[in-house]
Amino acid sequence: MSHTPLDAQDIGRVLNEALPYMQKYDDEIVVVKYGGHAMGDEGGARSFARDIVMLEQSGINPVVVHGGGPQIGQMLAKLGIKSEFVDGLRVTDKQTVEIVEMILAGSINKQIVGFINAAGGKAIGLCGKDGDMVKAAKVSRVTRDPDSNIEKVVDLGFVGEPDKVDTKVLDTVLGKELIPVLAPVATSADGETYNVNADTFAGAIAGALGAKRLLLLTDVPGVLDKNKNLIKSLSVEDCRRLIADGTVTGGMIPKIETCIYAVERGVEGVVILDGKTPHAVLVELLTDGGAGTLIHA
Ligand SMILES: Nc1ncnc2c1ncn2[C@@H]1O[C@H](COP(=O)(O)OP(=O)(O)O)[C@@H](O)[C@H]1O
Ligand SMILES: CC(=O)N[C@@H](CCC(=O)OP(=O)(O)O)C(=O)O
Repeated sequence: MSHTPLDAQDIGRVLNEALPYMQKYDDEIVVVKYGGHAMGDEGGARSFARDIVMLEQSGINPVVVHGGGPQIGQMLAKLGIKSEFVDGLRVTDKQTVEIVEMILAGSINKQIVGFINAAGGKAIGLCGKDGDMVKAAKVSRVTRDPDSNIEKVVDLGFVGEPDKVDTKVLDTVLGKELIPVLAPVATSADGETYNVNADTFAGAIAGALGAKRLLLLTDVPGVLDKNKNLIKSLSVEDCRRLIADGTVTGGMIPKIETCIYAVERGVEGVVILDGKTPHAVLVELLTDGGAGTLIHA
């Protein structure tokens, strides 16, 4: 990546600008959800990892929750397994959940751990199963046939949502210079493996840990209105309206539901932003130049 040289005074000003933010977030937990669409190429993922190490170095306790929807899709396509989504959730049969676990808790999780370690951090890769961190409850969805208007319950298979979060393993790790990297796979009460949407997982973790901030990194600038303009700030009531009137669809639905959940559980603010913008996390947390959509109480 080429950089335009910066004036020394500008560099000094930017570093100086970070001080009040470092003080604001000192010792606080910030959950960063790194979406599969935000991951992009290896350079982008390494740059993200370095930003996370920088947060840890500046006194913040970052917790990374990652997705990997597109990467799961690619592997399923390679294997000739069809996949469909209902309201942004992947219908997950037994065969699919095995691939989901392999890609999320296996390759993607370990890649992010490796990049954080290469940037000088100490990452610890876990999923919801470890330390019985997240217990999942099975999810089903009601859909309405547009022609007949008849409602039907759709069985999504092994799709879960966090029912209980036990933060014991995270409490052991946080504050000790270790950076947890979490894959959104969990077990149900009877020990089955469940696929959890990464936004929903991140919201549950942020709520249970009492995080100060939750950042959802995706591939769009934030929440867009019907004219595709960025909405800079949303209250919980605005969020409900955007889902009800159809402004928000597909993968943005679990994101917005997560924002509502997290804010109602005391997370001060959730930001949906474009994770492909270089250093999106640092700019959002440590400078005056916040980007994306802020969802607040
Ligand atoms: N109102 C909206 N504003 C922005 N994006 C929206 C909106 N409604 C639907 N979307 C879709 O949601 C997508 C983001 O969700 P998703 O693809 O699941 O991302 P990720 O992999 O980062 O979790 C966007 O790329 C866009 O296609
Ligand atoms: C139930 C469900 O839909 N699970 C998601 C989990 C990964 C995810 O959420 O990844 P992104 O953040 O990249 O979208 C899936 O199977 O794609």
